[in-house]
Amino acid sequence: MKVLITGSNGLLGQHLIPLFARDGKYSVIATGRGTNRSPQGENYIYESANLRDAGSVQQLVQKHQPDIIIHAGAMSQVDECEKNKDACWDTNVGATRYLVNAAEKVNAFFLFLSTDFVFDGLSGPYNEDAAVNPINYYGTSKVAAERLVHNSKLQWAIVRTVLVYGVANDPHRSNMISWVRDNLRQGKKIKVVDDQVRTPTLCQDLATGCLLIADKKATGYFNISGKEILTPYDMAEQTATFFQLDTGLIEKISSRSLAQPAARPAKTGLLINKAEQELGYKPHTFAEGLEIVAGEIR
Ligand SMILES: NC(=O)C1=CN([C@@H]2O[C@H](COP(=O)(O)OP(=O)(O)OC[C@H]3O[C@@H](n4cnc5c(N)ncnc54)[C@H](OP(=O)(O)O)[C@@H]3O)[C@@H](O)[C@H]2O)C=CC1
Ligand SMILES: Cc1cn([C@H]2C[C@H](O)[C@@H](COP(=O)(O)OP(=O)(O)O[C@H]3O[C@@H](C)C(=O)[C@@H](O)[C@H]3O)O2)c(=O)[nH]c1=O
Repeated sequence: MKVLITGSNGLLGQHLIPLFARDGKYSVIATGRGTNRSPQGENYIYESANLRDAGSVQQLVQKHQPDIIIHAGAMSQVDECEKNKDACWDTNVGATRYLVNAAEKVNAFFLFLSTDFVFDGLSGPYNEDAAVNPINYYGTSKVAAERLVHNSKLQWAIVRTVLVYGVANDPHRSNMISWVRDNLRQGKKIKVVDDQVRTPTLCQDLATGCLLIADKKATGYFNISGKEILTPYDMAEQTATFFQLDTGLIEKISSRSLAQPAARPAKTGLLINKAEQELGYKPHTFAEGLEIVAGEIR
C-alpha cells in the first residue's frame, strides 16, 4: 500500500514517516519543501514539492499513484496566518484543493489534518459534530479546507487535533516542552497563559491515530488528541516539576497580555470517545508524554 505524506519535514510528518515505514505494510513517499529534514532512515522516498504549485502536486500524485494521502502540510503558525492571509489561504486551502483534485484522479483515500481552532472556544471540549465557528484566519482556512475534503468524491477522514507537543529535527515551530525547560534551566522567568483550555496531544499519539485510520480506511471526522483537559500553565508547571526546575519562574498570565495578532479560542479541547471506540485509540497521559519527550530532547 502506497502512502503519500505531505508536510513530512514538520513535527507530525517526522513522526508519521517511521511509523508508516517500519513494518513494510506501507511504502512511504514523503514530501516537503526543500531538502529532507527528517532524521529517519532510508526506507522511504523523499520528494521535494511546493504544495502551492498545482502542476507539481498533480505530477507528484500522478507519478506515485498513492493509495492513501495524509495531508499534514500547512501554514501552521497562527499569527503568521493572521498577518499574511493570502499565503495562509494559498497554502491551507489552495494546496488542499490541488491535492484533492489529484487524489480524485487516482482515487486515493484522503486523510486531512485539521484543528480545534475551527471552533470558537466558547463551549469546549467539543465532539466531532460540534458546529464550527473559527475566530482567527488560520481556523477559517482550515474550515474551508475541511469543506473541500468533505464535498469531494473521495473516501476521506478529517482528523482534528490540539496543541501538539513533541520533538522534531530542525523544527519550524516552537516546542512547548523544550521552551519551558530551556528557559527555566537558564533561570529565566516565563509568562504562561492559564485561561486557555486544551487537550494537549503527544505527537506520537497523533501519528498513531493516523495509522489506525489508514489501516481501516475509516471515514468521517475523528478527534485525535490527548484526553486530559489542561491549560498551558498546567503543562508548564508539570514540565518544570518533571525536570525538577523552579516553578516560581513561571508567571501566570491571561492570553490578552500576550497581545498576539490572532485571537485564540479560549475553551477548546476535543472529546475522543469516537476514536477510542471505533479505532481503539488510546493516548498517553501528559505525564507519560513528558517522559517520552524528555527522552528525545537533547
Ligand atoms: N502543531 C499543532 O499544535 C497542531 C497542528 N495541527 C495541524 O496538523 C498538521 C501538522 O502540524 P505540524 O506538523 O505541527 O505543523 P508543522 O508546521 O510542523 O508542519 C507543517 C509542514 O508543512 C510544510 N509546508 C508548509 N507550506 C508548504 C508548501 N507550500 N509546500 C510544501 N510543504 C509546505 C512546512 O514546511 P517547512 O518545514 O518548510 O516550513 C512544514 O514542514 C497541520 O495541518 C496543522 O495545521 C492541528 C492542530 C494542532
Ligand atoms: C509564546 C507563548 C505561548 N504560550 C502558550 C499559548 C499556547 O497555548 C501554547 C503554545 O503556543 P503557540 O503559540 O504554539 O500556541 P498556538 O499558536 O495557539 O497553537 C496552536 O497551533 C495551531 C497549529 C493549532 O492548530 C492549535 O491547536 C494550537 O496548537 O503556549 C504562553 O503561555 N506564553 C507564551 O509566551
